[in-house]
Amino acid sequence: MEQIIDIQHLNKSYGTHEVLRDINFSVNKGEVVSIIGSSGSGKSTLLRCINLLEKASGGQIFYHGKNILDNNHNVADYRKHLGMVFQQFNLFNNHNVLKNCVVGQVKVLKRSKEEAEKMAMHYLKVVGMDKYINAKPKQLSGGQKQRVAIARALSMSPDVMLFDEPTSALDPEMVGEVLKVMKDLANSGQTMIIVTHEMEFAKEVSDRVIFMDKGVIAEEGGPDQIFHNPTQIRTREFLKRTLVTQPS
Ligand SMILES: Nc1ncnc2c1ncn2[C@@H]1O[C@H](COP(=O)(O)OP(=O)(O)OP(=O)(O)O)[C@@H](O)[C@H]1O
Repeated sequence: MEQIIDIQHLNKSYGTHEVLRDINFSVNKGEVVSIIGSSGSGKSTLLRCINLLEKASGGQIFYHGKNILDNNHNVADYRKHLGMVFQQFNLFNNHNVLKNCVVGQVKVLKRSKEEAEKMAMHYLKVVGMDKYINAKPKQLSGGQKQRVAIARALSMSPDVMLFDEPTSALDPEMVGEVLKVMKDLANSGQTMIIVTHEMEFAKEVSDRVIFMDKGVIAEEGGPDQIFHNPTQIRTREFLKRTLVTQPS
């Protein structure tokens, strides 16, 4: 199996506060890996270290076998291969939906406007937002904005998609439409790393689940292992608090 990302002994501290301690895991091509855990356990920080929005304090992140934390590594080139979806959408409010999905392709990937628009239209259709190309973000619901954000990230032809709690800022009735898009994406073979509080979703779509607790990986395994047979007391306690349906 082709390994895309391999994280070894990753640490992150803010001053004396150790937020991530000795994190080790890898992601293979086509895998969907969900990161779950209580608030403050370090999930978002881990994702932000992977896409270099935060600088790790120690350890290595290998991308296709090359350590991207090595000073000589081309950061911009690495970032091109990652698609990021944030809790707060981060759309350009002054641009319409189509332009939101086009600018990055033209600026970063140097695609022609025509090529970029074709790509954007394809993914806007995939997420069911092709009817809204002229709308500005403020005219859209949260769920619609997040679907545009997903289309924008996909338009960059990423190797890996990173999702940082993509449904946490949504009204409950809009969570489903975003999860559906993500589920279809997972089924299409897209490699994905997802930080989420949606336990039922994580259970359903993930090939592997990483349970974080106080900055360490407390448990890692297939969804059956994590959700149906959580061996560790803290995982069991966490799931009891967060799962609607209790694991058997
Ligand atoms: N920029 C920062 N400066 C200082 N401390 C930070 C910073 N960012 C995060 N932290 C701390 O790091 C810890 C982990 O935060 P992080 O946001 O990664 O947790 P999380 O598991 O994603 O939580 P949540 O589920 O609430 O989003 C927390 O104690 C947080 O206060």
